[in-house]
Parts: sequence; C-alpha cells; structure tokens
Amino acid sequence: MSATVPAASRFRWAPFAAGLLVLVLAYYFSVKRRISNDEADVPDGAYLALRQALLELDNATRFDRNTLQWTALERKANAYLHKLRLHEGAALEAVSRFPPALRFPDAKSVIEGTRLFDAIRRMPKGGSLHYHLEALVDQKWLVAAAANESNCHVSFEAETYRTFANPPTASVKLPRFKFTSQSLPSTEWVTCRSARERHPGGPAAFDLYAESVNSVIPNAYATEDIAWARFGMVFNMLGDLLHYQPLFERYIAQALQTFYDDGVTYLEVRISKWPNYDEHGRVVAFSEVLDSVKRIVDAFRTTHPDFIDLRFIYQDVRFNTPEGIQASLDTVISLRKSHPLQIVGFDLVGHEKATPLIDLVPLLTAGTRAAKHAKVTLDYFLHAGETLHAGPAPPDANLVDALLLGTRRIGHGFSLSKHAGLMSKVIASDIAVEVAVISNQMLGLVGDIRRHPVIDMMLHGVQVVLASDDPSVFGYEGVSYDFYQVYMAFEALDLGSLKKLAMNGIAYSALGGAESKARAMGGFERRWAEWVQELAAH
Ligand SMILES: O=c1[nH]cnc2c1ncn2[C@@H]1O[C@H](CO)[C@@H](O)[C@H]1O
Repeated sequence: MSATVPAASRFRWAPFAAGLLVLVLAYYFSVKRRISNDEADVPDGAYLALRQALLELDNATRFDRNTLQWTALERKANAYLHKLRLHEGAALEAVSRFPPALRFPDAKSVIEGTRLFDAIRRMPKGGSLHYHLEALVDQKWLVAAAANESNCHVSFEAETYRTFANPPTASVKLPRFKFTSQSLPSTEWVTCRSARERHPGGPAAFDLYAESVNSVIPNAYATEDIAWARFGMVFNMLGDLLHYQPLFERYIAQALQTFYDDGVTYLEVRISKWPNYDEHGRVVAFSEVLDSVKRIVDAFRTTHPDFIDLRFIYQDVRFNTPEGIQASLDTVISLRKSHPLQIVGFDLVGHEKATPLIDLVPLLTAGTRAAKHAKVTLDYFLHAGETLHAGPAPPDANLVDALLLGTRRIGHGFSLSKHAGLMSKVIASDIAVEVAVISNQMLGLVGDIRRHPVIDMMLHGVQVVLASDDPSVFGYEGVSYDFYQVYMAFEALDLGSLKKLAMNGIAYSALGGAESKARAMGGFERRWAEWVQELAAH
C-alpha cells in the first residue's frame, strides 16, 4: 500500500470548495430570511445535506483518509475501541484522572489500569522510527544488569552542565561506571557490589537512586531550557554503562524483545559513533559493534520471524564544532559503504537552541555532494521544530532549513502546525513527521496532550509516525503509552487512524526498495487482521 497521495487528488477539492461556498452562502441568506420571518425550525434536509458536504470537505484533508475498507469486522473493532475511550475516558475525567491531562509520571499507572490500554498494548505498531540508542530499555533492568557484572565499578563525580537560562551552568553529582578487573584508585572508585551494599537503604535504594538521577521523571521543569540542561546530562551515565560490550549486547537483545512485545516489528534508532570496550579492556571498534548488533538481530529473527529489522541513523550533537561535524559526515559516508543496511542516514541531535541548522547548511550540503562523489546515498533525517518558539528566528526556522536540505522525515516538528505554508510543503513532498507526545510533555513543550499540535497536523494531512524518543529516561518502555495518549486525547481519531500511524512506520522507513516495504507491510497486515478480529470478538 502506498502512502503517497497523487498530486491530482490533492487539488480536486478546489472547484468543489468554491461550489460549496456559493451553496453555503445562498443557504445562509435563505436561513437568515426565514429566521427573521420567525420560521426557524429543525434543520431541514437541504441543511443536513450541506452539513454533510462541509464535514466531508473538512475530512478530505485528513492524513488517514481511505485507510480502512470498513468491513463489518473493522466496524465492530472500531466500536469496541470507541466505547472504551468514551466510558473509561468519562469515568477518569469525573475523578480528575483523564490521562492526557496528567503529567506522564502520574498518567502512567492510570493508563495501565484501563482496558483500552490492554487493547492498545496488543495492537501491531508496524515500524517506529524515532529513538535514541541510550534510552530504549527500562533503567531498573540496566542498573541491575550492570551491578550484576562482577567487574562493575562506580565513582561519584560532580558534573557541570551548560544551561541556556540563568545561571549559565549548574552541577550535579553523578554516578559514573567502569567495568574492569584492574584495580582502580580506591579513593575514587568502589565496586558496584559494595556501593550497593553500603548505600543507605541497601541495594534496592541504590538502584532507585541510580535510576532517578538518570531520569527526568522526578523533576517538573519550569522551562524548556531547564529541562534540556538536565536532560542532556542523563545520557552521560547511560553511555558509561552501554559502552561495555557484554552489557551492550544484552541491552540490544533486551531492546528488541521489549519493542517486539509491545507490537513493534521494525525500529530506527539514532546512534552516535559508538566504540565499546570488552572485559579485557580491548577497544571494540564501531564497525565491530555494528557487526555484533547484526548478529543479535539475526538471532532474534530466527526466534521471531516476523521481526523485520533494527536500523540506525548516525548522529552527531548539533553543538559539536564544525570540524567535528565534518568528521561525522565523513564517517557516515564510509559507513554507508561498509554497513549500508544498518546505517541509513544522518541527523543532528540535542537542544535546537544550541546551533541553528542555518549555520550548518554549508557543511551539510557539502556532505550531500561528498556522498554523491563517493557513490553512496546519504539521507538526512533531521530534528527540527522541537520548540515552543514560532519563527522566523532559529530554532523554529530549523524547519525551513531541514526542508531545504532535503530531509526525508522531520524529527518532532512540534512547531510545524504554526506554519501553513511549510505544512503544505511537507505534504506535497510526502515527508513524515516523527512525533513523540510524551517526550514533548516531559521536556516542557506541552502540558495537556489535548493541546498537542499533532492533531492539527494529522487533520491537515501531514503524515505522522509515533515514537517514544527516550522512553527509559521518561520511566517507561515501548510506544503503547504514546498511542494510548494520542487516541484518548483526540476523538477525531479512529481505528483507521491507528492503522495509518502504524503503517506509516513502514511506509516512511528507510527500508530499501518497494519490495522489502511490501513484504513488511504484508506481515503487518496479517498481524493487524488478527488484532481486529480479537477486538471485534468483544
Ligand atoms: O528529543 C530529542 N531531541 C534532540 N535530541 C535528543 C532528544 N532526545 C535525546 N536527544 C539527544 O540524543 C543524544 C543521545 O543519543 C543526547 O545528546 C540527547 O540529548
């Protein structure tokens, strides 16, 4: 199934709309005359026909039009989901626990207690395309797995981090980890085992502490800037843990299982240059790390044949030096040669206020040229518009530059709905937007999810894919909570919308060639049919 809308069908509404306007005006004046004649009555047939036409005009732009055939089974399944949303939503609203209105840490257990969540957990999610490597798996699992390694050592270091607010820097004490059998200076380093045992409250308290210090959850941040300052930092400790190859390998396997159990059969994850070290202190080069991931994915597929793949978008931080970003572009071009199926493109991450894309345009266009010269394709999958600001100054204007740079998808695009012209361009260029509603809430961009601009985009016709971005840092796993919050927040969405969101994760993926996309879609359709049947049986 193709997600592309032929150009002709985008414009055929124009004459219809003009005709409709004439009819509406004519009707308006006739109604006005009748009302003034005191003849107001229930709407008559002509009014209802016009009303229907106007509703259809409004629906004609939706991102999910014609997704479903609306078979009897689909209608039943849709009715079941609709009923759950209506009843559970109303009951929770009555006790001020309507999940989209709550901050996610409060919403989480409420969501888990609903039948709608049971249903959505089981929904096949197709592909999910916006993640950061460090934040895929439950932190409790990760900390416990680390502490179980007999050579795990920890030290507590004061970390200073840059903020965009006042004061310009802040600091916090962070646990840092090393895995080695060599002795480390005992004034700074202790084994994880003894740190856990000696921690006030014992090992469980240590794990909770390590989790909380690496999570944005316990804190409510007043501004986007403060949230970002703290957020960027949690990735340091996660990196410490995940650069140890034995732990890294277990982590990748655990991530595959977690997402598979959540209904995701294809994943695209942002990854920076990621050399590891092994239990002998030997450096495991990035290309070997990629080879190890391939082995893990292959093994996973033998036991889970409908799992398609885990692929990476190579990333640098946008606040890196121009030389650093240049080096990353060189690296991604050589990775496109050596690991073309695993490394599918390039992105720049981190708070968009740090370096606006306009400053990096010469570097990125040179990267495109260099790739061509090296005879590889280099796609950009750029974060842009993850901000409350509304242009024309950066960072909102990153949307403009991302489009001019030929981005294949837009990461977040939170500010896109403010720009009708850019939305038209995004629709015409068939670019999908990767939306992560809970992440946006946790980073202070939105409170009540009913105010999230994703609904404006979807109803306007922008193709959206849902992801959870950094779920472990936000205290959860998978992407079902995001699907739940979006479906619960917006009554305009139905079973067809959910299907389109899942299918978009395949249609707009970097899976190569029509054939592999069609195969992935075929597998998805089979799982989908089973789920619909299951829902309809309720
Ligand atoms: O939503 C996001 N927008 C931009 N950058 C992000 C987001 N989530 C995580 N990172 C960044 O990705 C790196 C880890 O892979 C970290 O630098 C983190 O700040």
